[in-house]
Amino acid sequence: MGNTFGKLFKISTFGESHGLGLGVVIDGCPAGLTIDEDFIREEMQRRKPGQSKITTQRKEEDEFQILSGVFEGKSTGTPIGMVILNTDQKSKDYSHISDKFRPSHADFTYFEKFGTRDYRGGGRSSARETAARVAAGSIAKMLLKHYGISVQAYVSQVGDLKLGKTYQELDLNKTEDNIVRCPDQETADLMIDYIDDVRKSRDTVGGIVSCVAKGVPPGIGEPVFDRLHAELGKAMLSINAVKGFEYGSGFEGVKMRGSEHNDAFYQDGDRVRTRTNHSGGIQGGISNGEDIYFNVAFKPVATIMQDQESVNESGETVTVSGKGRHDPCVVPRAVPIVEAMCALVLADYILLSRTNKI
Ligand SMILES: Cc1cc2nc3c(=O)[nH]c(=O)nc-3n(C[C@H](O)[C@H](O)[C@H](O)COP(=O)(O)O)c2cc1C
Ligand SMILES: C=C(O[C@@H]1CC(C(=O)O)=C[C@@H](OP(=O)(O)O)[C@H]1O)C(=O)O
Repeated sequence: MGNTFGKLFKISTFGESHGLGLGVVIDGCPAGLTIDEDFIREEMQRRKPGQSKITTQRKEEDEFQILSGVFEGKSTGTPIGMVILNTDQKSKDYSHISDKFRPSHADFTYFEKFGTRDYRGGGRSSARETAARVAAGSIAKMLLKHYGISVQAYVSQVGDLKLGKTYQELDLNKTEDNIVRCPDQETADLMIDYIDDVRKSRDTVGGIVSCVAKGVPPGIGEPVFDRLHAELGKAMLSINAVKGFEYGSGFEGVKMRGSEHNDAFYQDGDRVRTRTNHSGGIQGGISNGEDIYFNVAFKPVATIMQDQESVNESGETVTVSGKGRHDPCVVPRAVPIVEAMCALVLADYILLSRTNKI
């Protein structure tokens, strides 16, 4: 039913935004991996709601519990179960839309599909579910660290305010220095004011999260249908509010000639490398050893504090206005989610690649 992701390093998430809690079962994590709970906690803090003036004001600490699969600080090879309890639901904020559909949220489509829905906080369609992904993604990151692979994302655009620098021109260690998670402080300040102004005008705005994975060895990917970039695309498009995915030269690449776009090969010691990296580190669905980089576009948040035309479950015309606590822009909190989904794909594909050759 679409709640499981991955082939060998496989996750299943469960839970709703206003239920008792949510969680994840990771099946396929190899035994012997040191599980650093402080690191999981840090990752959860980066995603949690209520973290700054430019996010939803719902206050969740997102404390997690590991129920299984870890003994004396190491994975045992058995399913790792993790839960996060909900503590600050305000379901009253949703009573007025219990039978009405918020434009561009998932109320109508969930109702059409299941014939019923947990309208409180959007139920399972809420981005609260991504807490479970970040918990799992932090364990995937620990596995990747073992293989010398890092994943770093950052905010590169809010509305029409673009960062205008490539990841090579930035110090990605500065991403956590500000609340919008843009590693360029000057642009970050503009983005924060932009989001705050939009919030004050009872509206929302979209943005772009860029991500780079370094240290991925050549040879990772499962063509033809499970090409590495196809799986990354699926992972990113499975995140709430995502509207677009591009990797390498992406949509801009169409403007170039082959003569400019081709990444010339050269031998660098014992490695084959490329002079440029328009391929985004992937050719034929398989990593070539260069950095893997991509952009993820997020739409403006659907729930706005303004009157909107809609219908109810009986098909009557109604007016809907958002209530309660919502993100004016999702990208600051989407950064750890993008990283988590990228780490899950890479952890899965690293394990899969070990079945490719004798
Ligand atoms: C980090 C994050 C926070 C979000 N916060 C909100 C929110 O506060 N209110 C809202 O209406 N949508 C929010 N969304 C988006 C909805 O979850 C999403 O639009 C909804 O599930 C419908 O799915 P779709 O937009 O992918 O079609 C958020 C998304 C992300 C990634
Ligand atoms: C709770 C989280 O974000 C929520 C995501 C969300 C949505 O519609 O996606 C709507 C809001 O839910 P609520 O009205 O219950 O506060 C956000 O606060 C979270 O990310 O943990």
